[in-house]
Amino acid sequence: MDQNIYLSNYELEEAIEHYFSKININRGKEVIKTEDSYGRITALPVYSKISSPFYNSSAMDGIAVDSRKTIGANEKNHIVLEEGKDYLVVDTGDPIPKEYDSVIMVEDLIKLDDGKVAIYKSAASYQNIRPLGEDIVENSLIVPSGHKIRPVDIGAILAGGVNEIEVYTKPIIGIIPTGTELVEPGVELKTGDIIDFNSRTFAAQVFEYGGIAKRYAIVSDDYEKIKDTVDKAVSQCDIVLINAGSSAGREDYTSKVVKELGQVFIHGVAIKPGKPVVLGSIEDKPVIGIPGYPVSAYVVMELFVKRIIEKYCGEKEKEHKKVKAILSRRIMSSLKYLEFVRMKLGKVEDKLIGTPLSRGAGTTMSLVRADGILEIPQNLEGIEAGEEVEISLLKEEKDIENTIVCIGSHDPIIDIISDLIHMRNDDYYLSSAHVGSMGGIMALKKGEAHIAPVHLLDMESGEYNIPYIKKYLKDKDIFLIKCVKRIQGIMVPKGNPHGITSIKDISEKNLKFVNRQRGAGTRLLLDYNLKKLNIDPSEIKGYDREEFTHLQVAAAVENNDADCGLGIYSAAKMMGLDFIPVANEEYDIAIPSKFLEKPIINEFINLIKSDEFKEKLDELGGYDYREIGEIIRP
Ligand SMILES: Nc1nc2c(c(=O)[nH]1)N[C@H]1C(S)=C(S)[C@@H](COP(=O)(O)OP(=O)(O)OC[C@H]3O[C@@H](n4cnc5c(N)ncnc54)[C@H](O)[C@@H]3O)O[C@H]1N2
Ligand code: MOO
Repeated sequence: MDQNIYLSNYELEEAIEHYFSKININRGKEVIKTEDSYGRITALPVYSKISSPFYNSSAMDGIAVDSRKTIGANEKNHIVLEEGKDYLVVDTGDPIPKEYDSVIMVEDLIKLDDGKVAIYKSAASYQNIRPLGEDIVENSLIVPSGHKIRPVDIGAILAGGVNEIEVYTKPIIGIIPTGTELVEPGVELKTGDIIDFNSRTFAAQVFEYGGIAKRYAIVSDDYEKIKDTVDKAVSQCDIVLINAGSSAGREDYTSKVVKELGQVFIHGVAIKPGKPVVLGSIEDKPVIGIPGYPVSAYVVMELFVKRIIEKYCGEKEKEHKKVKAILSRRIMSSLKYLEFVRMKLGKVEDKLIGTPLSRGAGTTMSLVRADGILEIPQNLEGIEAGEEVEISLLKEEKDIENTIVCIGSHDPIIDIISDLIHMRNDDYYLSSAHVGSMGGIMALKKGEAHIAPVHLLDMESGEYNIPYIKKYLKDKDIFLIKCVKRIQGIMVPKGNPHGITSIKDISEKNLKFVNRQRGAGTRLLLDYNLKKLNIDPSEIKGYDREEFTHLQVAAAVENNDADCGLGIYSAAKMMGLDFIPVANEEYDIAIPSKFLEKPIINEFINLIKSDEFKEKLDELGGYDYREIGEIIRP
């Protein structure tokens, strides 16, 4: 096996310093039309060539006069002026001839016959006149060098008579996706295929950072082909990004190719994700090997590529705004890396609460859903729940404040509410964390959520939700917003190949089951039924395999990874599965009374009671919404 397993472990700051000391940023300059310069960075200061206004001009509609001829005019003593002799009719912007020094507004004139007018107050010298250079004086500085052109700058530069300006060129960034398993978006997928979405994400990031993206076609894992494409890209671009093939696998060629064509300064930085980044150069141009996993790739783009592009464009580094938040869950971390954790944020009363999202380097959704990024320094083994942490924001702070923090059991209807609430009022958002019903109860207990969707069956009474609220939240004033009754059942592949009719069959037929995580209401429902049937969990194959949502369970069954799983009807329907009903359960929303008065919660309640929402429930199927929106005190 030919594997390059000897990666370095540079600390991030050290890696940045070392790499930037090795590469040259050969910034180009170009002259472009001022009118096309929005967002560009000036390479030289821009001085005006002419004054603006270019001549003394009238600021009002009226008449231009010699102010001396108006002295003494008052209410009792009108002065009569004659057109051609004493005044000239002017409109706003008209030039003022040398013999006049003042403008009287048309409203202040008394019209007489024969082109004569009377005035009843004297005019001051230069009243209602915009003197030459009032705005911009010839040869004055309009914007300095290194300035990012805004729309208002374009106006001022053109007014100053400058039609072309010198700006830094945008660097061209070559993007090479590598991997035999990669396919273009849109093709029919077979097992083993990976849609090349990274190169498209990179292209958008390059645009965001101020560069021009040039995407190359997918290159298979073939050393010579990768080498040829990199060689071509280096001749056509200012910076080259090679995606995937950065780590230690048999077909990970990035660092070898860069080494053969140029130099590798660093292969391996102590960051997670993003560790196997390759930092090199070919023909004096930066060439970076970006790890294949999308989150690793994002981190490397933000830490290295963004900095290089900004240096090329002459732009100052843009920092994300930072906020302090309370960590809702303990996070463990390795002493080997500086770790970047994607975080969901929410403001519950006056506390900003941060909850870590999935930490896998392959979870693009953790980036889609993230409100911010938490950095765990290399010298920490983790951070405890309740500690204050600093988070770099990826969103506007006000959007986070206008967000309902929903923690608890997942149902596809929560995604629909999240979409609709923002459609109905574009100031409002709902963010949900799927931690199971008990997780929701605990979040309310700790004051970390506004609402908790729950479906908890009490083993003794057979009653839903209320016994749990009474037991776990007795010191809080909690209400229940009634939501839906939904059908839970066994999800099986289309045609029910194992002929399952009840939960008993799962153990009797020794079928492969997929379970929900501890604390999930669906898992409690299974346990309740197993207990009733006197079946020990150890008799269920796959009892310990946990998924976090109904859709994940349905996907496992659809993919034949499991023969069956317990979940709701709508998830089975979405995945085209068959469904054997087991129970009708109550899925409700627990909410502390103090939040019921909040306008955003009012909107939430109106939404779930609306016909629009009920139509969506009908489309999903398996929901009874007769009590929806009713508020009860347990
Ligand atoms: N034995 C070891 N294995 C791995 C190590 C290691 O140190 N030792 N490092 C792991 C880490 S950390 C990372 S990060 C990845 C880096 O992988 P590569 O850069 O070598 O990339 P591939 O293996 O080719 O692909 C991995 C993965 O990335 C996704 N991918 C790749 N290209 C694209 C694309 N164009 N669009 C979307 N997604 C893409 C895909 O899921 C691939 O499976 O290596 C670990 N392994
Ligand atoms: O560095 Mo990898 O990016 O940890 O997953």
